[in-house]
Amino acid sequence: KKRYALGSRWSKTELTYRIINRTPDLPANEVDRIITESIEKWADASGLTFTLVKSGNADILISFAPGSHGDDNPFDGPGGVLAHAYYPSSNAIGGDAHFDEDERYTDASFSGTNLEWVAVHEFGHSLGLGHSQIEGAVMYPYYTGYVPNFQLNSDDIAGIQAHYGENVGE
Ligand SMILES: CC(C)C[C@H](CC(=O)NO)C(=O)N[C@H]1Cc2cn(c3ccccc23)CCCCCCNC1=O
Ligand SMILES: [Ca+2]
Ligand SMILES: [Zn+2]
Repeated sequence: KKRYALGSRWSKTELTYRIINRTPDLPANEVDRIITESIEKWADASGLTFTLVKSGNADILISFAPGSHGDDNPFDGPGGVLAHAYYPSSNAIGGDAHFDEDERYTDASFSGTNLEWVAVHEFGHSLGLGHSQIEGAVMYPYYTGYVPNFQLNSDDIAGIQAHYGENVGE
């Protein structure tokens, strides 16, 4: 099956992200922890570093909204499309991740929509990864449900390293 796909890439390895608003489905500190842990999964597999910023501009702007939400891709209500994100680019929306607020986001639960899985998938796009046809890959285009202690698939890791190299550590 076709492995990872590549879109555009950032021309820098130090990226910033900002949480614009949070789903009310989970406590705010949980949302923040999940988002940070999700983005750090990509950092662990590559040489990328991420800094959370509380205000102003950032490379990756993260927001939750239902239906029409200011871009050309309105969400579709509960179910269906869960979220989308934009490949790196110099324009404002590049790298941004939008989550459909009509989903019921959960953590460590087999019910609802696992926020961590969706977030890791969307941040893959924010970093320039397309979809993979490998079922176990987080970049697979279909949400297959909560996976306890899930880790990036080797295909996801190969994809991010094709763009940014390995995590050479300190
Ligand atoms: C991978 C995920 C985190 C992000 C992707 C979108 C995406 O690639 N964002 O970057 C997603 O939402 N995929 C849909 C694809 C999809 C499945 N169905 C659909 C019915 C209508 C519209 C889309 C779908 C059948 C019914 C199940 C609906 C609930 C689950 N939805 C999905 O799996
Ligand atoms: Ca939806
Ligand atoms: Zn996707």
